[in-house]
Amino acid sequence: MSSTTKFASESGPAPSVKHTQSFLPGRGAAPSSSDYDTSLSVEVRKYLRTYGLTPPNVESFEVQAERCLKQLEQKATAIDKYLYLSNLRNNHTDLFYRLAMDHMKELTPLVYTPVVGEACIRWSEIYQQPEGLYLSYADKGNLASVIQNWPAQNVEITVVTDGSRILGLGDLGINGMGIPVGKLALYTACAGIRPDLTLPLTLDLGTNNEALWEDPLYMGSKRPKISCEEEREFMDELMAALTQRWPGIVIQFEDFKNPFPSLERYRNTYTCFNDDIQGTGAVILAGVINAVKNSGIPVKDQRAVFYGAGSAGVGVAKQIVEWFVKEGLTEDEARKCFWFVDTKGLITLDRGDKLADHKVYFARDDNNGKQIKELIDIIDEVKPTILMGLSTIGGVFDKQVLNRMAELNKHPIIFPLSNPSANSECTFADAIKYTEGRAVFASGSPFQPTMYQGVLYHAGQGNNMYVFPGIGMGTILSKAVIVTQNMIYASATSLSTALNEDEKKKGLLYPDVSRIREVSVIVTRGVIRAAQKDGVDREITIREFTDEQLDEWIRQRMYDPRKVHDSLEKEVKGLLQNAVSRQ
Ligand SMILES: NC(=O)c1ccc[n+]([C@@H]2O[C@H](COP(=O)([O-])OP(=O)(O)OC[C@H]3O[C@@H](n4cnc5c(N)ncnc54)[C@H](O)[C@@H]3O)[C@@H](O)[C@H]2O)c1
Ligand SMILES: O=C(O)C[C@H](O)C(=O)O
Ligand SMILES: [Mg+2]
Repeated sequence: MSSTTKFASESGPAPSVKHTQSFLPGRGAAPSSSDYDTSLSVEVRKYLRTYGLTPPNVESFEVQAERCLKQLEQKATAIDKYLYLSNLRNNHTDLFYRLAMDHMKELTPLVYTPVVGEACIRWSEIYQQPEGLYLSYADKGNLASVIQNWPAQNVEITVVTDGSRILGLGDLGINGMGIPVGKLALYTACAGIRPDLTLPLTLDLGTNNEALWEDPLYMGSKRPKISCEEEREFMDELMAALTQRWPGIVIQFEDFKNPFPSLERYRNTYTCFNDDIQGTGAVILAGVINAVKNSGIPVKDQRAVFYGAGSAGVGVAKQIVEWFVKEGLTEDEARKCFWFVDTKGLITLDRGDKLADHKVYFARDDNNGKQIKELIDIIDEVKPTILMGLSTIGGVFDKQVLNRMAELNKHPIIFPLSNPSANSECTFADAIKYTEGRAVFASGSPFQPTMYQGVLYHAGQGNNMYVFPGIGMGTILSKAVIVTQNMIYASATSLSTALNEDEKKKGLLYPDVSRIREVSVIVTRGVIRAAQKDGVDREITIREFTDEQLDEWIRQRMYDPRKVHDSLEKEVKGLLQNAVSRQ
């Protein structure tokens, strides 16, 4: 029997993935987590026939939140907290998102980086429930039929990983599922994409992490990673199968070890983008725009050393080049403002090794045959104004490096961007201490404020979570056929303008995380406008909107857990009233 027939004939009861549906006419037959909300009125419970299935009191959200926060506080470890929040999201979706929106700063580190890193390392050990779709290399040829098993009728966006480079933690195979799950939770919390319209997707294409082969609990294929050729064929089938089932789907690539080939292959034919190259490029550009403006040093005099020359490093630098060019530099002048470092040292054209394609653009040709290995020597040679870390190597920006940056600059721009926190190239406390409080700082994972000589300093967080929700939402709402480079660039410039007066006064580079929903509206608007300019939008009814009208239109389309409760109450009460008046 072929696997196609097997899947078709195995259609049994739907897996227990919850959806925001209810018993209401026309809204599907399965009860959803919203129907068991302990804040629903007795009338509504009786109508839904959930009366008696929840404790008797009708509670306010405040009481529900107090209980959740108390339960969360009682969890002993970060992973216990992570699991508690995962269960809350799966069983009481609206309550989870309401809580997440109200406590963004406290909960994001538990749902996303850094704790999601530990959750991924231990995914097969802590696994409790299905939260996404897994597609294996063994399913090749039948991907469309496996995709049919996803129980939701519609999907607007998917985050897909093969687990081969999860944060700075390396190849974790299918244990990487925590990343699509976490990113999509942020799509919902930050940009209001409906949770039931998101698809976390993990590809089980083998792993080169041999420790996973030895792990009896590992839940993926225990075989080496497939070849590039095999991966290309698999991805071709996947892209076609996803868009065949959901023609408007936005596909976001995440945490692939070598993501450049897929992005190049599909960016002009599918509605897709790569968050590590493009999202990271955009978010860091936004921070750099603000940092450079604050520094008073003109763009042409900026000199950036990038420690780490992978997808994120190159994505960020290319995005900054685009801005430098818009600021008046030629592309060549802009490119020459960057010095890249990888495991072998400064990247030069005459280093003697074969450079990976993506490194060639920034490779130096002005080194007069000199090759430099150590970061501190490279800093001495280049005298950078900006030091970026996208290397996965925690602590490499040590006292000596930070001291030297502070000697060279009044306000050195120091961005240790590797995730999770343990992989950050330096801590916030060290960056402040070793630059005498003068560092302009943003890290990939959050850091607590630090006290230095009686002054409290606050860390910026340069994480793509500031832009990917808006890129996704803008693409969905404009019904863009493809995600153009101008849409990505617009997400950066929009974010750079999203600081409020208070944040500007404090010299912050990024808005406060607690305002991220508001910020996502601004980013979404920028992305929609760019889609319109590029003519890739299909939602033509909004082309003539003013910015205010567009913002309002976006807000109305954002999933808001409060509205789910209110509209359920209103809808049921309306139906009951109609029934009474008909009698
Ligand atoms: N802040 C954010 O929003 C954000 C976004 C994307 C990626 N990242 C982080 O950036 C890091 C890199 O991601 P990536 O996709 O570019 O990974 P990658 O594997 O493609 O690149 C890593 C780069 O670091 C270099 N490197 C590794 N060890 C080194 C060493 N000892 N000395 C010098 N260079 C070294 C490698 O040569 C490679 O060029 C990860 O930790 C990831 O979490 C952060
Ligand atoms: O996942 C994150 O926190 C950011 C980024 O995409 C990464 O790969 O580190
Ligand atoms: Mg990533």
